[in-house]
Amino acid sequence: MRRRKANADRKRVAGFRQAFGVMRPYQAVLWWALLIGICAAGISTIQPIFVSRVVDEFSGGITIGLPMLIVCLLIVGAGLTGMKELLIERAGERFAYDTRVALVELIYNLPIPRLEKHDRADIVSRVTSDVTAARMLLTSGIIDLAVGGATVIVSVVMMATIDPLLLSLALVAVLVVAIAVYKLGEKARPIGLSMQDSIGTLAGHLSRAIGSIKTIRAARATKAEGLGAQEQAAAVRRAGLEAANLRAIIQATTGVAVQLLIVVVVGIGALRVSVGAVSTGDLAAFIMYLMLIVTPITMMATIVSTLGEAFGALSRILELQREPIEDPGPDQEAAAAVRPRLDSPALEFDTVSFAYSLTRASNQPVALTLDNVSFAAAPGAVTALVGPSGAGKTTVFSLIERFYDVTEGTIRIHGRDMGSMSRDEVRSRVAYVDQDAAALSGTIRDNLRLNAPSADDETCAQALWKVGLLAEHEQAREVLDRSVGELGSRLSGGERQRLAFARAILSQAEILLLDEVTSHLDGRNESAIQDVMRSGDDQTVLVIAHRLSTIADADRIILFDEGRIRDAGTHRELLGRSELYLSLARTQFITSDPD
Ligand SMILES: Nc1ncnc2c1ncn2[C@@H]1O[C@H](COP(=O)(O)OP(=O)(O)OP(=O)(O)O)[C@@H](O)[C@H]1O
Repeated sequence: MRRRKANADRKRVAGFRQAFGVMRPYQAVLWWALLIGICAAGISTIQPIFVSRVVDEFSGGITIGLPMLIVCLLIVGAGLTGMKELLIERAGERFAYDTRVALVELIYNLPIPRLEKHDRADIVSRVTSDVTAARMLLTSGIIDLAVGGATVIVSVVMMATIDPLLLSLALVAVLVVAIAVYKLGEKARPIGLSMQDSIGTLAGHLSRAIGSIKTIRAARATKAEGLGAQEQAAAVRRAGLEAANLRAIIQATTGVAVQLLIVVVVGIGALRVSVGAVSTGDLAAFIMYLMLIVTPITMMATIVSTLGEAFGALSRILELQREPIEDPGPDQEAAAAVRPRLDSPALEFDTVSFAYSLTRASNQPVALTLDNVSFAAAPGAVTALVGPSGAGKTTVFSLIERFYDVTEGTIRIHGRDMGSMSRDEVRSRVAYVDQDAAALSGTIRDNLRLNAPSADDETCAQALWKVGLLAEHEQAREVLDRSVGELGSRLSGGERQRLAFARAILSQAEILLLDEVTSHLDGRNESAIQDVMRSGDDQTVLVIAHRLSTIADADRIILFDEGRIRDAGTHRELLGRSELYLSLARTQFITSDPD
């Protein structure tokens, strides 16, 4: 029990420390807001003095001076409060903007293995709804609590000067309310966290469903998948209801307590007036001060429950921010100082081993996806990687792109160890068309310019023409302006592949990695792509394909099986000596005639 309390205390302290940490960059504005808020609060605490005087002097006739002063104070107080709100809201907007920008940059630079561990939509909800919730830390919380605290202190002092007895009575009641609110508020943080978590999971479920909607419909799994989403929605609802119940209890408790407090103070205050202990004006001022104390306390009830949500959201944002970004590798200048060796292969794998997961499962050796792989691709040559499904071909490409780092061994580009190059340099020298040939939402032009931002329309049109995406009768501008839909949904599979290929051509990289770029193409388009692959004399091409016609022409074919290289040679050499290659040619390669 004691340990749980200590844990809760530690979490609360950590929560406040984190909150102050994120507010630090906005402290100048927040200090101003606090100062202005305190001035506004000061003005509200002066008003009862004048009201008291007006009430006590009422019998002697009304003078216009004091009421005018009270009205002026009211106007100035309202103006200052407005200014304070504006400053706080502006700081909140800046916080939301800065946090979102930082998170987006982080997400774009997370190492691929870390990114694969997270649910995509959960990451999105951290950038969107969690930031909105955490913004409440600045806008509806800590400054108001501080200003409220200052108001309470001044009001209590003023009440003590009016009637200490009445004050002690009021304070006991206020203290009881404050403790009740605090105790209830303690429950808000875990509820807030579970609510933000449930929203993240629901978003994940939906994005997965929308991404695979055709598969789900075709499998008639709409209902079952819908039920999954409903369960998540129910979890959000449960957490939301818990939060709402808590809010209702806090507000009802404080509401009743405040009413009781006022009734008691007015009752006992009237008694004190009747025995001449205080004047009527003093009682009016006392009640005004009491209201000034009560407002921050009732406000505290709302603040405490919204702060729970905000702390929950903040801890999810900070959890993501603690993720390390992809190591960019050595800086560009140091890397460029190492001269390439012109007599070396364009790309070389030297005894490379790789495992996706480096953790052993129950004393088992680490499962290697690539085991002691060595091969070289000559400059300007076309090298094909073939092998059964799951042999490790795509993994070879992922290592060349440095999505993952090798577990053992070295990869060299023109004789230079890739580890001594920055990731950016590697990616500028290697163009990759992946298996899914992803197209990004936007126009065909946006897709083509992804890694050639300065390419003009004519250059883009040439690339489209080469891959057969621009017919003679078509206007280049119209084709370039065409929207591809989300993830290229308005393009056919073959068009997506050709668009991805055109993008790779435009990058003018020295090494082209083509993973199944011909699988959706008809014979005519396939041979057009092959012509382009062959036409770049300086471009080294590595291609993974299940089409015999794409592979048979390759200068060298490397045969993979279970993460190892089984053989390498030309199509004819392998047909003559490799059982595995022959069986692949008979069963896997897309052709009617293996020879
Ligand atoms: N991101 C990943 N995390 C963990 N394991 C992975 C990952 N990607 C691939 N694997 C595993 O690594 C092995 C090799 O996969 P890879 O995609 O390289 O095979 P492939 O030869 O390209 O297969 P295919 O011809 O079917 O595309 C497979 O067993 C696969 O399950």
